[in-house]
Formats: sequence, C-alpha cells, structure tokens
Amino acid sequence: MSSSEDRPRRDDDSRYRDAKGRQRPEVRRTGGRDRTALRPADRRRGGDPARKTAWEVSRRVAEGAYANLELPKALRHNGVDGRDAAFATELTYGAIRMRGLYDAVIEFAAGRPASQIDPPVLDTLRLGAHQILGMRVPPHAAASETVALAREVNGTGASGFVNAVLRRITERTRAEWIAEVTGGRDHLDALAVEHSHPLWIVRALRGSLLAGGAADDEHLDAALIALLAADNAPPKVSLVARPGLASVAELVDAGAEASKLSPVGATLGHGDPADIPAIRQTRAAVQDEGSQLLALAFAAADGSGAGHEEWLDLCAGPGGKAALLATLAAGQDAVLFANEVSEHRTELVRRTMAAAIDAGIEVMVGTGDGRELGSEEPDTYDRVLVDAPCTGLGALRRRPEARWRRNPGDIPTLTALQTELLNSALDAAKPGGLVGYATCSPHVAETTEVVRAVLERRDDVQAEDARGLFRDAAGQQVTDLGDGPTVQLWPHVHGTDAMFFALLRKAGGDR
Ligand SMILES: C[S@@+](CC[C@H](N)C(=O)[O-])C[C@H]1O[C@@H](n2cnc3c(N)ncnc32)[C@H](O)[C@@H]1O
Repeated sequence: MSSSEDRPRRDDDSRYRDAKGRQRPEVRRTGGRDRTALRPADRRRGGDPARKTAWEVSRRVAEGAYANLELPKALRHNGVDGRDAAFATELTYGAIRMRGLYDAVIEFAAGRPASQIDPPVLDTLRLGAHQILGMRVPPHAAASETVALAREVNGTGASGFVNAVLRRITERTRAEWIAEVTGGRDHLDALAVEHSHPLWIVRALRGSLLAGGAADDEHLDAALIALLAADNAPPKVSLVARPGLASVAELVDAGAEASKLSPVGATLGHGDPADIPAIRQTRAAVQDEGSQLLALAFAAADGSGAGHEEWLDLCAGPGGKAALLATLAAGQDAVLFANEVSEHRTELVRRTMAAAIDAGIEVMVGTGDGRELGSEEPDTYDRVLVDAPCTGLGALRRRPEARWRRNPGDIPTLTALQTELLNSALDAAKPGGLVGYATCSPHVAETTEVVRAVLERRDDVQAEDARGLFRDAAGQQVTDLGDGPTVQLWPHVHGTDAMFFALLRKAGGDR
C-alpha cells in the first residue's frame, strides 16, 4: 500500500471548488490562501457539515446501525450533497473499515489503549486518522478541521486531547505508522493490523484461498494481501438488466458501461442508480456480478429432464437472485417459487419482483421455514437454490462495519442452519433434480465443509462440476474458479464478492 506521502495532495479547500477549479464565492470570502494558512479550526468553532455527518453516522454504527442505511439519511438531514457528500461517504466508510489500523495508531499516539478512550472521542480520532493517513486531505487541515469537530461534538476539554493525538499522527507517514504498529507482531497479525481485518478473518481467508486452489503455497501470501486490499477498496456499482424486462444496452444508454464479466451486467461509474428509470421500475437493479453469474449458472445447468420445470429459491429475501431467476425461468418454460422465512423480507421479495409480476411472469412468493420445506414438499422441485444465510465474509467491501460485528462464535450456528437448509433442499428436489448451494462467504466451514458433511451422510446425491456453467459476457468460461467441482469467486481475482457455489444432483428420475 502506498504511503500518504506518495500521493498528490488536494488543495486544502479543493472540496469547495467548482468544476472549473474556481473556489466558490463563499469560501473565497472567508478563506483565501492566506486565511487558510491560519488553520480553519482557529477561525471556526464548529465542525463542517460533512465531517459532522460522518461522526454522527459513526456514532449510530457504534450503537448497532448499518452505515449504508444511516449515511443517506444523515446526508439528507444535514443538507450535505454533491462533492461534500462524496467526501462524507469516503470519510465515514474509510474510518469504519480501517478502524483496526487506526486504533493501533491512535493507541500509540495517545499512549493508552483505545478501550480507555471515550467512544465518541475515539470516533472523532478515527475520522481524523482516516483524513490524515487514508485520504488526500493535507494533514494540518485534517487535524484542524477535526479538532473543530471535536470542540463541537466532544467538548472543549476533549478537543485538546484530540488535537494532541492528531498532531502526533501527522508527524509520520502512513508507511511509517504501519511499520511502527506492526513491528514485533507475527506475520498474520501484522497483516491483520495493516489491512484492518480481525485476525480470525485473516486466518479464515488464508485457509479458503489455500483449500479452494486459489493460491498455492508459493503465491499464498501475495493472494492474501491482494484479497485483504480488495476488501478495503470501495466496490464498483454493478447493475443487472433482468432478461426480458430490460437490456444491457438500456443501462449503457443511461450512462453505465457493459460488464465484461456478466452477460446481463453493467457498471455504473458515477451517479445514483435510482436515477435510472429501469432500476426504479425493478426491470433492472443493483446486483453484484458474482450473484448474476451464479443465478445464470444455476439456470443454465441441465434440468431433471421432466419438461415444464418448477424451481424453488429456498432463501429468497430480499429477492435479487429470485428476480433474475424468475425472468430466466420464464424464458425456459419454467416457474419460480420464492420462499423466505421472514415476513418482512418476503415483502421485499415481492417488491423486487414487481416488474416481473407486472409483465405477467408466473412467480409464487411465500413465507416459510426452509428447513421444513423438504419434509412438507418432498420430491417436488426440478431445481432448488439455497442461497444460505452466512457470515458474509465474501462481501466485506460492501459493509464497512461487518468485519467488526462478526465473530468466530457465529460459525457453528450458521453451519448447522446451512446444513439443515441444504438437506431440506435435497429432500424437496425431485429425483434427478438439481440443488445449488451458495454463500457470500468463502469460509470453508460454510462452503466445502457443509457440502462435504451433507454428501457424506446421503447416498442419493452427487456433486457436479459447476465451473463450466460460469460464462462471461463473451460466452467464455470464467477462469480461476478453483479446483472444482465447486466454484469460488474472489474480489481480488474476479472483481466480484467472494461467492461460493456448489451444484448437487439428486439420484433417480429420467436422466
Ligand atoms: C443470503 S440471504 C439470500 C439473498 C437472496 N437470495 C438474494 O439474492 O437477494 C439469506 C436469506 O435466508 C433467509 N433465511 C434465514 N433462515 C431461513 C430459513 N430457515 N428458511 C428460509 N430462509 C431463511 C434470511 O432471512 C435471508 O433473507
């Protein structure tokens, strides 16, 4: 990772410049070049709205909220938009995501453990650390503005402490701080701190890379570092054009770029997806390209041979894959049943499906415990998808707080549920039918281990090689999918979430 010294620095007030590089009049009035050199915090008592928004969202996240839900509300409430909103977004997400590294730096600079710093003050310090070490804000401006924020939200007394700690942080580059706070740690622990992941997740990701054949011993370290770095990079906005309802060309006309990976995908470089009519109308949606490829692969597999097929999405909420599957099923004379355990999420599935339903596509949406469906409706469906509840370790780049919320104790409960759901799906599948098992986690306990444990206890199921079903936009097989027969996608290799997919065939039937 490059140090902050390597990067070009933005001018202090460049956030306030217009498209032609001119400063906005109000900034020129209050803060020309000479005035800026006096430090904004010395002139203004309060924090600016963008930084204050980032702090407010950080506080709510500390109380259990999700940053991606809180931030838009807070931006609206505080009237922060345009470049200031982009700044607040980068600041909020970065400070939460990189908390592992920044806390280590703050502890060193403050001379006390982070646990002994008042949490609202610690949040202010993390925002300051991210501006100094992770953004292109000049260090002195970052410190001064953050001290002004501290004065407003933490009080005058605490702002002195914030000032002292941030001034110390500005004395070194990012690279120097990383060397300082990782020195003396063992290799994985040092990677965990530098790349701001809990150590147990670093260990789990390393195990997954090795087990799935994504890296051999020689290249394991480089692959792990690339993966950790990819988790810290904000993901691109991927769109799906639901077949028969929208086209990639329509999304391209709306400003997106056609995906090279997904035949039904596009990437939006800038702008709000909600401004695209096809998205507002649920003919298209925001969806990771890995999820798109997975649904396309599931639909492309050889069916049970029984003709008019019935497909079941066992864990459908909020409905992203179900909506794609419904349109794909309609194109193959099949019908989709979408099941979800939570009433609220079943309602989300219905909303996601609105355009498909309006277009006359036959789709049944219902609420039920997927673990019981196998015994309630045995030997019924030609295909069953289990997109299982999981740790989400494959989508850490999307949820800045997720890595700090999960813990290894979550895994046994989840794998028990995943195993039950997979067994139930197999029971619900017709003889000769297919079951797809998917997670947005690459953790082997949730992926290959669940599949292995289920196959070991059943004599009516076989795994099929799913790799040939993953086709890119040019129709070529997607590369680097692992040793098979299962598929593992990776953020650092494919640019997708780390989705896992296994394809299982139930014995019997006409095949
Ligand atoms: C990974 S999400 C599915 C994502 C969805 N397929 C999509 O693409 O939008 C897992 C879903 O399983 C649901 N779930 C959890 N336990 C379940 C159960 N026992 N039966 C059915 N669904 C369950 C969760 O509520 C959650 O909506």
